[in-house]
Amino acid sequence: MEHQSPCPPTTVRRNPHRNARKTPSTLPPRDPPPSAPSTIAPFPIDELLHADPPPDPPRKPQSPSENLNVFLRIRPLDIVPPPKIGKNPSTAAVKKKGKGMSPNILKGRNKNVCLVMNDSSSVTLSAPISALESKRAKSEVYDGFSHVFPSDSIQKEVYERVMDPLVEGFMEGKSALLVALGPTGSGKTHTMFGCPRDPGMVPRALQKIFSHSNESGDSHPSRSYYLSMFEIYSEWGKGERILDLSPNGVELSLQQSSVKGLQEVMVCNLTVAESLIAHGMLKRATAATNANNQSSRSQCIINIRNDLRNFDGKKEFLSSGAVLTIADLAGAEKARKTGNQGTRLLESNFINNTSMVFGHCLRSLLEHQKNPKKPLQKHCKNSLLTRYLREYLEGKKRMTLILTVKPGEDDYLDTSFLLRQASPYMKIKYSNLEELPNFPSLKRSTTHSGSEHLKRRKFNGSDSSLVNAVKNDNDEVDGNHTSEKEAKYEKLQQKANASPKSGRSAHMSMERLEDLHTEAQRARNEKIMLGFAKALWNVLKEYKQKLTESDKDAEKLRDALRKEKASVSKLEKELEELRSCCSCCKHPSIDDSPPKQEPFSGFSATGPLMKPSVQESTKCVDMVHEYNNISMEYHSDTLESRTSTDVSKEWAKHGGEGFGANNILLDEISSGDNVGSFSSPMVLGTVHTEENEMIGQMVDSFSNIKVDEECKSFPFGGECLPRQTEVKLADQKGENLPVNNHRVADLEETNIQGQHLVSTIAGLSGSEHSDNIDRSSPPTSNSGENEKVVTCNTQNSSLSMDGEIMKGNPKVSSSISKSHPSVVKHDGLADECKVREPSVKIQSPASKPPNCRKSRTRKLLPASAMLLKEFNSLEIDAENAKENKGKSSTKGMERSQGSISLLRLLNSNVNR
Ligand SMILES: Nc1ncnc2c1ncn2[C@@H]1O[C@H](COP(=O)(O)OP(=O)(O)OP(=O)(O)O)[C@@H](O)[C@H]1O
Repeated sequence: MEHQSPCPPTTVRRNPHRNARKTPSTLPPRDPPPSAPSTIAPFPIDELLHADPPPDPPRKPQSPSENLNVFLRIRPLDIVPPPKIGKNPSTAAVKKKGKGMSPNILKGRNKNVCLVMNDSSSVTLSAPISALESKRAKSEVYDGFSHVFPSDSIQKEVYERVMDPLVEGFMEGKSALLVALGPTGSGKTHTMFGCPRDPGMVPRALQKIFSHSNESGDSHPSRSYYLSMFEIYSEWGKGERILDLSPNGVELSLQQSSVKGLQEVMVCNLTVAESLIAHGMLKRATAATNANNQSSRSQCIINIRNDLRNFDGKKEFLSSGAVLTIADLAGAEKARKTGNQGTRLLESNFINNTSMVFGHCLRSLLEHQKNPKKPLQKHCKNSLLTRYLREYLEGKKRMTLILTVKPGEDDYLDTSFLLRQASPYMKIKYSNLEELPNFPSLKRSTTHSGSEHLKRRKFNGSDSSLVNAVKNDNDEVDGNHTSEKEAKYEKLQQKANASPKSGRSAHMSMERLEDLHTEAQRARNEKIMLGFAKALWNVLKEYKQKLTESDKDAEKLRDALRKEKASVSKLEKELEELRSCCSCCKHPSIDDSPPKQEPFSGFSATGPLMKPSVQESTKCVDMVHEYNNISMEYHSDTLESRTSTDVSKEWAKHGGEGFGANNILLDEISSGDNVGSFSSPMVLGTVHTEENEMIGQMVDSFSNIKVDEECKSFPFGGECLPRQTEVKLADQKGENLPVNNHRVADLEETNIQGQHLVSTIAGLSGSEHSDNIDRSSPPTSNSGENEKVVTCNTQNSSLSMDGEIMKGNPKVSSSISKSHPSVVKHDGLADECKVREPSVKIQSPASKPPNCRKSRTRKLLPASAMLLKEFNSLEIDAENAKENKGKSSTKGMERSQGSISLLRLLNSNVNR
């Protein structure tokens, strides 16, 4: 026997150390009785090492409300240490010590263990001397494990105690989770997967599952299993990642508590399942460290899902949708011990962090169960592993822990840390989970849609998990009612726990819980809908405001439109009034509408005669000119001094039969050559019927005159077309001159002068433009060319018609061409003459006949007025004149009287 150094005084550390616990007074029968805590005695290492393992205690039935199962497995010490990776002194020392030593020697060297199994549920951890700060011995007893597997335990034993119950439950439809937890190199992977010669939990579970299927024969032909496998790792410390370890697996992401896109491979037999597991293990990230030559660098999770595809409708298969999850976590490690650097060190940080978060979740659950008023901390969100295992870590589903430790002195700190951390977990309780096989949600369906599956898993827990679920919902809904509902749930839970575990009472309790859960869901939905309604209300308010603004704008536009309409109507009314006024007055400058073509009814017809168009009048004048074919030539100097009698005589001398005042009147109109030159309605409109008859007689006399020049239209009716006047500018030699606006204006002036000249010819005096007018050329007809040229020489006061040109004087030629013949019917005339459509042509591109006509209209208007004045001023009939002075109050009457006087004068001349 090797020499043993004297052990320091031993202090039994109670487990858990916070709560004083009675030191185990008795050890298993085969174990040597522990020494008293206060006694100083040599540590029975040899006895412990060589002692037979304690007999298995009677297998306790899985109580529905039992605590979390925490198993402890002690790894054998006689393991060849891994090769040296770094220059870690401890590793080098191990290598040095172990070099060339046989396993026995190693075993003997590792007699200095720190962990001794007291019984099947407790161990004693003794601090080695090197780890003691003082020379006082320090021992801690950890009790309460579901089972402690000694170092020489075999896989089968572990499986039967740990895994087999879970598999059976899984086959019955209960989901389960087994998590291996422990420091690096403690045997987690060995326990879970084992080796071909000594398979671990996973292979054995698969064997059990498929052997069960084979044994059951055709009883469950529709049962099928799906296997999925993935790992959570961290590469270069850049966060956590998920990799699908199934063939063709890719990187995945975690959504809520499910891995999105995780491949589930349906396994039909054990061989396929084992090959998948082997493939996944090869794919899993491992690396050699000083602590483990094949250290796992990721958290590996295996899911075996039991799916029942067919349902016969008679028998309920509670195993439907159950998932058996096996998690092999990477062991916490210390850099000092592993010698990790770089990537390995980053991996160590990730591994240690995940282990820490995992422990925090379980601790929070424990504290929450101890004090329900203490909220459940949401540590699960701090790592992918805990997020994925959230339901388990929140106590909603049963889980099982298997702790693996190394008993050597060198592993004291790791072992101590794990036991300190995990031993309290044994107090986590799962209440009444197993009493809910008839839970309605589990019975309802055997298909596995995602939501139903989650729902089923949610209710497939204990009362506490349900209560927690409802509490969480309530916390999210309304914090004010949380405490109240929590109290309800607590009461209900206490009642359920206190009540006999009969199926009926449990069922009733669950119904009440479900009602409460439904109520909470309803409240949550109401809150969501309330928020949605508020948002919708705000949006509608905004729309309403915009709509109101739009209505206001529209109203403004309507008002503006109304105003515009009113103004338009007002303007129209004014325009109508003006039109009516114009129609009453028949002012030629306003009424430019084309003349109504009324059948000629003779001068006796009052209607057409009363309202002839000025154009018609003008044309009529031209036509009368042509009828008479009169060519006149007068000198202005002689015209001034002539009286009416002289004019008559002169007119008679020229043989102007039928040429009288009427002709002068018409000539006045024609000289204007347009509408504005003579206000015929004003003059003729007031002519008495007798006068019209007289005029008719005059025209009858005119009808005897041979028409040698085409007329344009008859002034008082008949068919006529707009006359076109062709204006030619010619020099004294008769050559055409360029015409511009100024020339045209001159022409207009010339026309005015010609107008007055003609008026003077008729024996009227007072023409302001008659001065210096030389009518040297007698009027001649030019019927052959259908053109009448009126030549006016303003400079020498000479005017000639029909192309007579005074030498040395510039002249203006106005030619009226009738290019479109038309037939004019004269009711009062015997002749029927062919006329061409009058056309006005300015023989210059710069000339603009329409504008010229308009301007001429305005310029000729004073001439006509003057002519009327002259008419009225004639004292042909003294009596009439006296009467006019006394009676006439209107210009129309004066004009009428003047016209009568003129006509009488003309008539008298004719009679002569
Ligand atoms: N009970 C055991 N019996 C025999 N060998 C064991 C036992 N437990 C562990 N080993 C051996 O110890 C070594 C390390 O074990 P394992 O790889 O399982 O440790 P681990 O806890 O998984 O380490 P890590 O956390 O680094 O992955 C392996 O070679 C394994 O074969």
